[in-house]
Amino acid sequence: MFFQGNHDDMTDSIEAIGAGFAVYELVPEDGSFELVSCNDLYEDILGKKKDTAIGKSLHAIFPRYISQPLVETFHRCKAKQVALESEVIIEYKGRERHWRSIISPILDSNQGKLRIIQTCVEITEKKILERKLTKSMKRFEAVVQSAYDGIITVDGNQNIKLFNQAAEQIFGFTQDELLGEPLTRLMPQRYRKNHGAYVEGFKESVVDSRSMQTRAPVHGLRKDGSEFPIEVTISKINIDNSTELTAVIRDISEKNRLMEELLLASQEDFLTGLYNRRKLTELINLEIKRYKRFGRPFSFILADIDYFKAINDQYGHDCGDEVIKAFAQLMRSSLRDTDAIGRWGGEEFLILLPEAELDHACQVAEKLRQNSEQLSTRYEDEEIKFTISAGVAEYSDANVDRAAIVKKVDQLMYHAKKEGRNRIVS
Ligand SMILES: Nc1nc2c(ncn2[C@@H]2O[C@H](COP(=O)(O)OP(=O)(O)OP(=O)(O)O)[C@@H](O)[C@H]2O)c(=O)[nH]1
Repeated sequence: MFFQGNHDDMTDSIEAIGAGFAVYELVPEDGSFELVSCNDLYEDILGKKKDTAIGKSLHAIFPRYISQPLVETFHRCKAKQVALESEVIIEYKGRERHWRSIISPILDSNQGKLRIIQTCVEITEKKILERKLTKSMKRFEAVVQSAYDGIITVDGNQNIKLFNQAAEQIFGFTQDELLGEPLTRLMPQRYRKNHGAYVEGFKESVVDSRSMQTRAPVHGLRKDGSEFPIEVTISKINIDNSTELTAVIRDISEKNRLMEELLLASQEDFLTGLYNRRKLTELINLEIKRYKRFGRPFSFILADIDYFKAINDQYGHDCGDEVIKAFAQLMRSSLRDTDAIGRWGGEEFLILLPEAELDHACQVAEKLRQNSEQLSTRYEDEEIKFTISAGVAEYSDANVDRAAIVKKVDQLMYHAKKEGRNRIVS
């Protein structure tokens, strides 16, 4: 409760208050409010010396855009006899200053005059910070919402509190369906049991962010119940003594599909669709390992088209390609599914015959030679005939390495060439 006094009585006490302080008095004749008294800090609000304002009405002291709402609030305060709080924004030479204004009616027992006491605290800095915060919040939201990756934040109880648009697309849930729900809803059943322990481990760890698929592939669970491979990076921040976790999630189904395609492509010879040299090398290594373990010999055939350069020279390179493809097809149809056929070089083909001894491999090579001799390839109006020469070798000595056995079969093939071509040498 405040008691009325004159300006001098109040000056000492109100100067000590760390806020702008003023007393206004209602002028009953015209309903205006006149400044009776104020402290020095109130001069900041007035924007002028208090002596020039005391005795003047709100409309005379402030521009209309400030005085009008103030007069209205003062009247409300008077009518309701309660304290009212409002924000006053005043522009001083192009710079906005913000004040929190609290007005209270003064109970008047003496002269029937109605007075209003106003306390003002400057909140400009707070406002600037608030605006900066709002701006950075908006920026943060825009980044989160427009991100290509799914972003999900969970609180200390592992309940979802942020679920961006990309996450909606990835998982097929809307944000509204998931806010407040446990994160485990987005995980296949098998991960759920260990999830708590994983999270606790991460909270305790010294790192603030980590990728989750360092040990094993990770999968997400869509709303329709389907699983899909994901890449996940999680990070943590401590807010109010609780650890919030944020996961950045990328759907890698498409990436995995492309990788499989690439892998397949890198095993295949572009022209013939047979295995390429890299894949053949891998398969030979595997067979050598098998031999070392189970002792089962296997064999190789290295077949080369005879006088192939002449075919190219006479009919052109495209024709040569057709002959290569025709021979590839012939091998496919002449050999077992378990045999591995690949292009070792230009017109050189290597056939790996698992569990085949030399005799059997020689029979296969001979059949191939005869079939090649029988084959005629049609190119434009020409019938192209060709023969092959081949070396055949068996792998049955664990001390021989891959390079040595390949060299051996290569030498045998050259013997076949030297001895007149269109023949098999073992
Ligand atoms: N059309 C075509 N030609 C190829 C391809 N790869 C290699 N060649 C050619 O095959 C020819 C091989 O020639 P040579 O190594 O002299 O062997 P060759 O003419 O078959 O003679 P011999 O092997 O001794 O019977 C070269 O002219 C290469 O340019 C290919 O993918 N397509």
